[in-house]
Amino acid sequence: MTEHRLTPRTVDPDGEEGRAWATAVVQSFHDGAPDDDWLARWRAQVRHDGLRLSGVWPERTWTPPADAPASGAPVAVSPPVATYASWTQSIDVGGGRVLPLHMVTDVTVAPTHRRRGLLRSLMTADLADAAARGLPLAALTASEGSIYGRFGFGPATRLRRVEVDTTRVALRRTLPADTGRLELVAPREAWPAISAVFADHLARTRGAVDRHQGYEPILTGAYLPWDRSPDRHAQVLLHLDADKRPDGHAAFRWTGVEEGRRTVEVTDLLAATPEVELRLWSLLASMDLVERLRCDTVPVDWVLDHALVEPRAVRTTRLGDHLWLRVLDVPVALAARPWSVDGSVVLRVVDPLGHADGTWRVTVRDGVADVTASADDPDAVLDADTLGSLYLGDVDVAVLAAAGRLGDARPEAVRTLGRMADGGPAPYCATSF
Ligand SMILES: CC(=O)SCCNC(=O)CCNC(=O)[C@H](O)C(C)(C)COP(=O)(O)OP(=O)(O)OC[C@H]1O[C@@H](n2cnc3c(N)ncnc32)[C@H](O)[C@@H]1OP(=O)(O)O
Repeated sequence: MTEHRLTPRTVDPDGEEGRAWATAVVQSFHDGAPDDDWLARWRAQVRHDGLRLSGVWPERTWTPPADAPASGAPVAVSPPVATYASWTQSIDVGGGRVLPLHMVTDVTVAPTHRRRGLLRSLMTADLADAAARGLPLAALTASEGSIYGRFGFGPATRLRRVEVDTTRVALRRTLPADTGRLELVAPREAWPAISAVFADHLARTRGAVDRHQGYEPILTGAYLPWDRSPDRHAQVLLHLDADKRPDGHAAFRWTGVEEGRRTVEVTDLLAATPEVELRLWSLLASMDLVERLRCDTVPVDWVLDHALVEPRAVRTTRLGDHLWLRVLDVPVALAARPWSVDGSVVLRVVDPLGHADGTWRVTVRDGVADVTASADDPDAVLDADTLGSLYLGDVDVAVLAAAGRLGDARPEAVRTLGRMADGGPAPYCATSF
């Protein structure tokens, strides 16, 4: 680290340092300074999810008063010049297998201190700590795509933003009679149902990541973060199965007339089955006085695309990377994910931070991989970020090879790895952090 004199320290969210830390984060993302209500919510979330906050403060350029505390903390807390937070959640890596996941967020460096190695220093120490604690995978969402590959993170899932023209929504096939029912519920009472639907989604969706506590106030309309007020337009639609258990939900809000269309934003929609998902979308599309549905969290492989008489009723307005993954423990991570067919390949992973570095033989029998260090010549050579992109199967092995991301891998080795590693629908992560 070039700024080696600046030592990161752990930040207590409840103190004045915590306030300064949070202020630095929101201002880095060009949001206004936090008020007391915002801070109280943020502190509750930090405690609930167990976030570890790191901050770097500049060296003093002034002489503190004689009665200043001897702790080394600044007397009046100025904003840190760097912030960094991490905590542990879980991720479904496919086949119903869930692994602990090291989550990284709130990475900021003040404009006065950029490009002096502060991010590198914080990230290197934090990933080493996560690896030492036995966490096999790390994740983040990236503000810019060119920053995190050098730290071994690769884009691993994508999300779509869509607009649905409700005037053209008709299903090709009439759905069978509903043995359950759809119900509009008060958003403030919907959290237990939304949580139950999400828990089921997490257990069966490759790429799904557990959610932080901040989801509750947003989806129940208690708090709109960008407005810093209750959401007067929040609504929740539930689907209950024949036993009256929630098996699908849609959280949505009226956003007004946008581009001449009366628009509803679907903030979250998850369902246990494609049929329930279609029921939820159909009901939303049939609402009076609504011409357009908007949603930012639609999967790449989406049932509605193929269920409509007029598929062009759906327009994708953005398709982009979402979850970035970094493998910290190759044998644990690769053995946990499902594999499509039997086979054996030797992968040389190049990882300047060391965690995934090595030559690994991956041998699959009956869908389960045995992963061991190997002295054999590698079939493919890949960087750690490429392993992150390959991990959940969002991109075909052959496409990565064509892009030169597997070194000089022979076509037969690429085919073998592709047969072993590819398969299933695109992974889907509907969690933002
Ligand atoms: C997970 C998240 O929280 S995503 C949010 C990230 N934060 C933001 O976007 C807020 C605004 N930006 C910032 O605060 C800062 O510019 C940061 C955090 C992105 C970078 O912090 P810095 O301390 O300047 O980065 P640092 O000097 O450690 O650079 C580390 C490496 O990343 C590279 N890098 C840093 N920022 C960028 C960038 N925006 N684009 C491309 N490369 C970058 C550097 O060139 C350096 O490369 P090298 O070590 O391989 O030579």
